[in-house]
Amino acid sequence: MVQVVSSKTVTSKAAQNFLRGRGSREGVVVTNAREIIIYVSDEFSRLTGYSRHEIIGRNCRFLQGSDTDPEAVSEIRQAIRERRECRVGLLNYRKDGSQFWNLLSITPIRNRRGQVTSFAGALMMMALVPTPFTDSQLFASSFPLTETETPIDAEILSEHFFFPRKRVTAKLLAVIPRTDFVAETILPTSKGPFRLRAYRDRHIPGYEPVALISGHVEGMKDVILRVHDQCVTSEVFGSLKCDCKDQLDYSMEFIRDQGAGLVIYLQQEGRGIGLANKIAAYRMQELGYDTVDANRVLGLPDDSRDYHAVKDILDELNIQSVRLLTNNPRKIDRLTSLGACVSSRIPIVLPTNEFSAGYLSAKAARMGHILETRTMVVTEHSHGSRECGSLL
Ligand SMILES: Nc1nc2c(ncn2[C@@H]2O[C@H](COP(=O)(O)OP(=O)(O)OP(=O)(O)O)[C@@H](O)[C@H]2O)c(=O)[nH]1
Repeated sequence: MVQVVSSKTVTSKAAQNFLRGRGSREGVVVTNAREIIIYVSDEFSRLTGYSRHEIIGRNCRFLQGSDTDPEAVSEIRQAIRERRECRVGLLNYRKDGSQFWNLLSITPIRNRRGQVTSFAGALMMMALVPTPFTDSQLFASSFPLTETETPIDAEILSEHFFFPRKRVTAKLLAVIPRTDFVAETILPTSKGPFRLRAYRDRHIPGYEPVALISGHVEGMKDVILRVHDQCVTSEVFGSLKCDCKDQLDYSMEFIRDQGAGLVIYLQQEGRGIGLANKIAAYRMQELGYDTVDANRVLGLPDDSRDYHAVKDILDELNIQSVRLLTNNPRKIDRLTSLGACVSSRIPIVLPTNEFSAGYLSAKAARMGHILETRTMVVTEHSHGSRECGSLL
C-alpha cells in the first residue's frame, strides 16, 4: 500500500481513499484542479528518477518526450477537460532520458458537492519496447517471451487502457514485480562472510532466487553485480566442461575485494532448459554438436533464461545502477530491456582448460560472448557516464 500522506496538501477523504487503494509498486501523483502536482509518492520518484522537489509544482507533461504519441496525450487532455476518469498506455521518459511504457490511470477527485478539486494519477511501468519502432513492433516485446515471464494479452489490456494505436496483436510484457523477499541471513563462506537474501517467485513454485551481498549496496549506484545462472555440473560436481564455477568463485572474490557488490544467483540450469535436458545436450555434444546445436537437435531453445527476478531484486534493494560482471553482451541487453540500469561491463577473464576450450569458443562464435582468455587480469570496460540501455 502507498503510505497515505499526512501532508497538508492532500487532505480530502476522496484523495486519501485513492492513495490507499494503490499497490505499492504504482507511482502516484496528485494534482490540484489546475493540474499542478501537489503530492508525489516515493515510488513515483523512484520509477521516473525525479526527486520529489523536482516534481512538486509542475505539470505531469514533463514525462512526455518526442516519441510520446500525441493521440495518447490528447486522450488525457480531453478526459481532464471532461473531468472523467481515463486509462492510457503511453510512452514516457525518465529523468535520464530512457523511455518506458506507462499504464497511466487518472481519477478526478470530487468534494461533497461533486466539484473536482484534484486529480490523482497512478503510473505503472511496463517493459520497454524497441525504439524506434514500427507499427507492428509497437506492442511487441523486445525479447521473446519465456514461460517464466508474465504475458499479458494486449487485447485484454486494451479493453482497459486507451492505446494510441489499435492494431494490438502482440503480447505485452508487464513489469509487474513478482519476486518477494523472504529472509536474510549472514553466510560465512570460504571467501568471507556474505549476506544471503532469499526471494520467492510468486508465479513459479520452487523458483527461489537469492542475492549474495558483500558490503553496503542498498540505494547505491554503479554497484558491482554478477548475475549467475545455476550450473550444478560444475558448481557441485566440479565439471571442467564449462567455466561457470570459476566465474562464480571469481565474482565472489572480486566483490569481496572491492568492498561491496552482489551476486544474484538464479535457478536456471543449462541456460534455462533444466538439468536433465542439459545432460541430454552434453550427450549430443559427445556426438559432435556444439553447445548451441546440441540444444537445437533436441528441440530445445538456445537460451531461455529470464532475468525478471534481477530487476525485481535490484528494485527491492533500491540499487540505482550496476556494473555487470559478464562476458555476455546479450545479458546486458536483456537486463536493460527490463529497465535495469547497467552503467558498465566488467569482463571476467579466466584461463580455459582442455575440456572447456571448445565450449567457450562456441559461445563466442555462436552466442556473441566476448572471449578474453589471454590474461587473468580483470579490467573494467567503462562506458562512461550512465548511458543506460545503450551500452554496447
Ligand atoms: N544448455 C547448456 N547449458 C550450459 C552448457 N554449459 C553450461 N551451461 C549453462 O550455462 C549457464 C551459464 O551461461 P553461460 O553461457 O556460461 O554464461 P552467461 O551467463 O551467458 O554469460 P557470463 O555472464 O559471461 O557468464 C548455466 O546455467 C549453465 O548451467 C551447455 O553446454 N549447454
